[in-house]
Amino acid sequence: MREIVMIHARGLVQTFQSREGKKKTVVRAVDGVDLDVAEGEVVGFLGPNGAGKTTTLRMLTTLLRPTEGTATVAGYDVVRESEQVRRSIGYVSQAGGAFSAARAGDEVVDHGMLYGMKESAAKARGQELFEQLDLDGLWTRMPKNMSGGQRRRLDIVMGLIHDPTLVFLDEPTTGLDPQARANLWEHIADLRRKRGATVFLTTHYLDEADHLSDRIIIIDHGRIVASDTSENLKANVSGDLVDLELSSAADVQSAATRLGSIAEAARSGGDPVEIEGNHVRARVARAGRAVPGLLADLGTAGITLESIEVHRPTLDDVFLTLTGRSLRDAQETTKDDQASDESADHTEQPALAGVGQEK
Ligand SMILES: Nc1ncnc2c1ncn2[C@@H]1O[C@H](COP(=O)(O)OP(=O)(O)OP(=O)(O)O)[C@@H](O)[C@H]1O
Repeated sequence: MREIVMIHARGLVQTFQSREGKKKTVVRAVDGVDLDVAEGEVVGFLGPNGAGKTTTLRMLTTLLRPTEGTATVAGYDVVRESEQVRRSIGYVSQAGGAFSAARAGDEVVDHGMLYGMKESAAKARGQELFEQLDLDGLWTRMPKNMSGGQRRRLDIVMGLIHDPTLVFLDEPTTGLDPQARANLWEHIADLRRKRGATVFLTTHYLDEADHLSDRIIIIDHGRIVASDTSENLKANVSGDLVDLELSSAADVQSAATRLGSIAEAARSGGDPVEIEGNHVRARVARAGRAVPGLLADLGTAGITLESIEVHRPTLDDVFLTLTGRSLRDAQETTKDDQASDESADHTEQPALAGVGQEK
């Protein structure tokens, strides 16, 4: 069967003019992004704050015209065929919809009609989605009287009302409590399982990307630094982290020498062992096999342990290996960078909800 490409982007660039007092600077928010997403894939687009996730999404959803580069989405060019792109996709933005004082069901029907649906069809489809997204009984509730999780699911109903084959979700679970997040994950997984939809979601939650995605694309400073399954990305991080907690501080050096001899970095001549208080840590390839020998060695030397922990690599380790920074540190620094960006100019396209095309 021929694989259908839902997103195909080459060399996407977005620059913004930004002003700090009198000084104008150019921010290269997206700096040459290539993307290929096949039909039915669930792709997690991961990166720290300010990495360029939302800007990429806004170009792919036709809300922002690329400064350079080309992209087709659902087979249509994002610049020349933006209306066809809009009709083919669902977009659930980071901020969520701005709901009026209307009842949830009426909002949903109006939204469907904006996409050219007949009122009866929009109502039938809206009610079906309410059922699938656990919003039964809330059709006549005002959105302002819903919980955060319910409102986020209502955003998703809005994004799906016209039955798009490709859905963009921008940080779908930001601001939700853990239970509401887990619940929403189920619904996102169902988009593909039950509807066969292709899903492209941005997140800076590592566990979310890991849990939901067939493939993870990592962006940093506007450039793609990795694209693979979570398993493969983690397999490229060299080794599991072995953390020994020693009973006596006097044994730290001796334990470090022993752990160092089996550490990954020992092979590449790097500094293999980290010491912090009574803890000695190093990355060890196939720790499951190497640890029993290490324990025997420590036992023979009369070194006793308070604890030993072995951690499999996480997506944060992947990011650290690729960029030299942890995702969490990267979040902090980019948040500070963003503080002066408020007075920026850029080419906005009209809002997506304003598309009232006849089908
Ligand atoms: N309208 C704008 N004007 C000026 N700079 C902008 C504008 N929008 C985004 N930027 C800058 O472009 C960069 C990328 O921003 P973007 O919102 O795409 O990042 P992100 O990865 O989605 O971040 P977050 O996770 O915080 O949503 C940041 O440095 C941001 O400050």
